[in-house]
Amino acid sequence: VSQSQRYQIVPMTVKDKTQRDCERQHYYLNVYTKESQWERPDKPAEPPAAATGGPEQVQCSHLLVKHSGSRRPSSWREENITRSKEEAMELVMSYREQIASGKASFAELAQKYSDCSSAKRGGDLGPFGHGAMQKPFEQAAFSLKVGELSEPVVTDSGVHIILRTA
Ligand SMILES: O=C(CCc1ccccc1)N[C@H](Cc1nc2ccccc2[nH]1)C(=O)O
Repeated sequence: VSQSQRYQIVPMTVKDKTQRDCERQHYYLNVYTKESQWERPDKPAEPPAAATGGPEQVQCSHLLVKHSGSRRPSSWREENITRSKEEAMELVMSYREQIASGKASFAELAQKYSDCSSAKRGGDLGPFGHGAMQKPFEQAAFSLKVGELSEPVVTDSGVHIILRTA
């Protein structure tokens, strides 16, 4: 297990009781935890979880259906949005089914039905990092694998489905 496996091999001399050098030994130092051990490690040292907290940025498209309780119950599609939150959820689930079954593409339905200005770009929001979007949206987006379609996600804006594209 060498440096490349994130252990430092530290040579040291073992002295006998008369302080004479009697043998050379080395121990293994985990470069992350700074723990040392005599035994040759059987697997590479892992970086701490914080360093592997997933990607810094993701890119997603979304389809948003607003309702009367949305933060801004208006959009390019509809001046004054009066549908109920339940109706919005029903619509989003039917769109999700059409996409998941291949009856329609995400971009096509987002372009037609999304109540967000990103509808013009098939729902594409571009790349974004942590802190850019409302928490429920961010949590869902960062939990998706590339190519994966979310379950309905509720934010103050309305009900979304999210497709992670990068
Ligand atoms: O906030 C925006 C613009 C979002 C956007 C970001 C980047 C590129 C294009 C659009 N539109 C809101 C609707 C809305 N609420 C959202 C919450 C999370 C993600 C996207 C959202 N879209 C609205 O129109 O009320």
